[in-house]
Parts: sequence; structure tokens; C-alpha cells
Amino acid sequence: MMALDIAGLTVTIGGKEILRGVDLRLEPGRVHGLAGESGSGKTMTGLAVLGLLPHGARTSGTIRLGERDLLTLPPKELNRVRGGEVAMVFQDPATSLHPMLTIGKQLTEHMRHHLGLGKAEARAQAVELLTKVRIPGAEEAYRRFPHQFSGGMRQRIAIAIALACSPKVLIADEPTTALDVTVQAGVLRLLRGLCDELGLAVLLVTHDLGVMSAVADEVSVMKDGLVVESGPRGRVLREPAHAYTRSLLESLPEAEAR
Ligand SMILES: Nc1ncnc2c1ncn2[C@@H]1O[C@H](COP(=O)(O)OP(=O)(O)OP(=O)(O)O)[C@@H](O)[C@H]1O
Repeated sequence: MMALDIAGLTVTIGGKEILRGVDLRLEPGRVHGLAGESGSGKTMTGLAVLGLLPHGARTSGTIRLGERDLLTLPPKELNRVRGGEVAMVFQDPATSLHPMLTIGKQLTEHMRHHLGLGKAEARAQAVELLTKVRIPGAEEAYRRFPHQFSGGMRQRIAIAIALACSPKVLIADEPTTALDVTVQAGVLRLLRGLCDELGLAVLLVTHDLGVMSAVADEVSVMKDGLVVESGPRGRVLREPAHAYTRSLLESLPEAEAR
């Protein structure tokens, strides 16, 4: 299992400094929550890890995964890391699910392409993954299309696809923001369980400190392209050192933040 270490990460787009020296460390088996107001650079940090920054973005600093620096990896190797060792779940499951392909097709294409599995083997693993993310009737779900599932189930399927290549790092960008409140907790619990079970290093991007307090081990808070506060969840949420974190906390109901 591998840690992911972001150090001094800067991102400049069109002369504008979007990230100004971000330090962040993701540990295996830990959920690292990344909070901060809209535009603070949370999504850009996740995209930088995946090598998916907008065209023309300039970067400095390092993003270490084991011995490698993802920022200086040749495109071909970065491609192997992305969707292999590092996977991503987006806010809207529609971003990762193809509407015209069955769930089974989407899961197995991934595995056959990246892992070189045979048809039967890929199918067996796909059904197993659907079971792992608690899709009821996995065998049947395998043959269905995305629109035949609810939003919460679609996000679980997107998570299964992200897991198809046995990643070590999972970037989850607002994974429950688009979901009904009633199903949010279930998806968060699933992420938490997968993190523990598979030893995944998870970056959970959210503007919602309530979500954070429910699942994160460590919490970092961003503001204007910088991490202004970082530490164990209990410490950051109970005794925030930074005025900005305190103001974020004040927007939360008392009981939720503990
Ligand atoms: N394609 C782009 N080109 C140039 N600047 C961009 C682009 N996308 C985003 N930005 C800028 O980058 C900054 C950081 O945006 P980012 O999406 O990382 O913030 P965020 O913290 O994820 O916000 P949100 O919670 O709204 O998603 C913002 O100032 C935004 O305007």
C-alpha cells in the first residue's frame, strides 16, 4: 500500500495562480477530507493528482506516489497510473457512466483494457464488485443500463467502476452532493468501508463539514489556493486554529461537527 504525498503544489492557468503551494498527504486506509469554500482549489488539487488539469496549466512542486513524481511522469506512464493506481469518483455519476452501455459492459471493458482479463474472468470480477458496493441482485444489475438505477445506486456503480482496476488512491470529488440526503449517508459509509477493507488512500473533496465529520480521519481546509489548516478530524473540528475554519464550522449545526 502506498501513500500519496503532495508537496508545494502550484498550478497556474493563464497567468492566474490557482494553487499556491499545496501540501497534502494521503495515507493508505485513511480518508482525508478536503474542505473549503467554492473556488478555493479543491477540485484542481484532485485533477492535478490525476494529470487532468486544463490545457495550458503550468505546475510546480511534487506529487509523489511511491518512488514516482506524477507531475513529471511521461504521458504514457501517467495514463497507466490514472485508472490504474489512482481512480476518481465525480459529483455526478453521469460523468463516469455511459448511458448507452450496460453496467456489465462498462465494468468489464475497464478490466479487460487495463488488466488484460479474459471475458469470463472479467464478468466474475464485475459481479463481485457490484456485490461489494452493495448493489442488490448483482447478476441482474450487470445486464442493466444506468438509467434503470436510482441516483444513489448509480453513484455506487461509479464507485465500482473506479475500483475495477484495484486502485491504491481514490479521489472522490463531492461524491454525495448531487444525491438525496436520505442516500448520502449510505454512500459515505460505503466509501469508508472500502477504504478500511481495501486499504485505499482516499481524498474526499467536499464543501460540507458535516460530511467530513461523518467519515474523515484527517481534515484539511483550503482557502485561496492554499491549505490553511490540516490535522486529525477531532482536533480540526473541535479546536480549529484558523479563523477561516471557525467560520466554516459556525455554519454547521452544533451536533454535526463533533
Ligand atoms: N478550466 C479552468 N481554467 C481556468 N481557471 C479555472 C478553470 N477551472 C477552474 N478554474 C479556477 O480555479 C480556481 C479553483 O477552482 P476549483 O474548482 O479547484 O475550486 P473548488 O474549491 O473545487 O470549488 P467548488 O467547491 O466550487 O468546486 C477557481 O478560481 C476557478 O475559477
